[in-house]
Amino acid sequence: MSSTLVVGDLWTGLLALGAAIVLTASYVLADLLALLWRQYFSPLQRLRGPPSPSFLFGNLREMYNQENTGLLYDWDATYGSTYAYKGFFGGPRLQTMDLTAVAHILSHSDAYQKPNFVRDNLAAMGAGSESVLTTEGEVHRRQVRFFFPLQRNVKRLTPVFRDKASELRDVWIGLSSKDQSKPIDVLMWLSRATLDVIGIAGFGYRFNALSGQSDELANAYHLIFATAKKLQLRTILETWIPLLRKFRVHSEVMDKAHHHLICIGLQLINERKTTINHVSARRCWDDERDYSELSPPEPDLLSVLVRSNMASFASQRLTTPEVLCQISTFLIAGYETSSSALTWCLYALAICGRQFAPSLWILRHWMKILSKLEYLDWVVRETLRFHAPVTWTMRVAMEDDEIPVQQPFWDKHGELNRTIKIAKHDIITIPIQAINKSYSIWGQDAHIFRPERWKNPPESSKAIQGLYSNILTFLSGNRGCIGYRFALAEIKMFLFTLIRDLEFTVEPAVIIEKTFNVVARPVEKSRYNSVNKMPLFIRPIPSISASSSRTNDPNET
Ligand code: HEM
Repeated sequence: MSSTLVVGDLWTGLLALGAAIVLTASYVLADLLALLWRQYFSPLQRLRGPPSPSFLFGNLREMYNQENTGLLYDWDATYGSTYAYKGFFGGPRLQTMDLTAVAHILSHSDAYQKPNFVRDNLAAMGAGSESVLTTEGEVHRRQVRFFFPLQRNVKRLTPVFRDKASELRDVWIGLSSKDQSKPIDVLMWLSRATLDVIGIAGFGYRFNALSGQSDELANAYHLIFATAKKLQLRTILETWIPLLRKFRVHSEVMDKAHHHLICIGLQLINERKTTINHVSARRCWDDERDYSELSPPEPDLLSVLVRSNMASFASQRLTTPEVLCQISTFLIAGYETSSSALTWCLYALAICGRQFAPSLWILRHWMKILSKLEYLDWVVRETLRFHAPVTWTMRVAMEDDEIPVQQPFWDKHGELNRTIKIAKHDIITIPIQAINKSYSIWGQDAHIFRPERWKNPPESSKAIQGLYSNILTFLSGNRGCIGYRFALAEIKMFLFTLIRDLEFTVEPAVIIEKTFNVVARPVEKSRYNSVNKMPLFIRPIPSISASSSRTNDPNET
């Protein structure tokens, strides 16, 4: 009797398991078939484009190495500014450097959103799924308001930028005086310094990463970004079958880093809530006293977020997970981008010194004689043009559309097109870096680092409707960079302090390439699988360091 029961149970179990497998397989298969169907009938199939070296990966492997090989400039020369390359399973993806098309896409942010796999990647890197970086539509519009005070209050952060820049300069002077024959990894030190800056500026929190007192979080972040994403079959399947993301195996390092983010975020929220409650309670008892010390007149980002978390109206309230996501987003978006820009700038100047242009000398010379520091401004613009930290971005069409173009283009069937026809679900790549270095916009010297070009930038560059300086580095439209004023002020102050007192050179034999994991980071070509780093030789400049106590503000330009 009992053995019949056991056999019966076994059969029921097997049947249930079989049904679950069949259901999951048909769910997965249905997703896959729908994808293949959409891709096959996409109007992008009509566009010209490069041959695909692999059915599974399409051109993606080449795309990940684009800046090291000059791939996009070759494609631009061969297929024009609008074409389709192949993504996963041979799906056509629109790539356009046409400035009218780019402006159309970026100015219709509800119709062109971040694709799910991009949002998922950003969320997994620590921004979280409820962050201003990863939400869309109404939710994004509600969240983005809380970042507005940050844009207005940059000027008051000057002392924070100046102190950290000086601290970093002193650390480098100390290291170089010990052993001048050993290069210093400027990327690591700049990451630490910009993490410290963002902690103090956004949250009044001291990470002390630069002084090495508590750099566990800095190391964790560094690891998240340094783990350059390799293109794997698993990544492809996760992209198109979201169910599989639930079974993603997390590395111990990533889990630890995310755990750290949550702990520090919660600690920050609770500390600030206590301060706000304390101030409100005392105000109730004593209206006469001045509590400006406890509650600054210009609230920092954390105060704005925490107050919104405590708001009584649901429409103004951010939930605690939402506040946590904004904190980690601010940290992630704010420090690796700036440190990447600064690293590439020092590298560009070191190369200039070694190779062809007297830029570094001119920069110092002008910094001494000009109160307006115009040349420094050109160097920053040129760095952000030449080394955009975010190399490309992606969007997905939420509806069928016809995108207007500046330059009509021929398709595979020999027809001249004046719009790009696009279907719902089609993927679009906006090649930020390639547009910044396009020959047709910047002329024949587009691939040369030449700050002097900003004295009289070409007329064609004015068609780039970027947030800053006719480059696309901070993007544009209402999904453009929220922190660009912050980044500019910080970068200028750091450069001003470092370039004035230190000389940077690079070992001639070392070839630096870029790896991409949202942000472009340097790696030594000869050691491709090693960690990201930028080894530069640093030497103090005695005659100028005597004047290092001057307190000029480069942001007065
Ligand atoms: C050189 C430094 C920086 C560069 C090149 C940069 C670039 C960008 C780009 C290209 C985007 C758009 C990403 C996309 O839609 O695919 C973006 C978004 C964003 N950036 Fe920056 N950024 C920099 C510094 C900062 C700083 C310092 C902060 C904060 C203090 C910041 C905060 C943000 C946020 C919150 C977003 C999301 C905006 C949204 O989706 O509405 N960024 N940034």
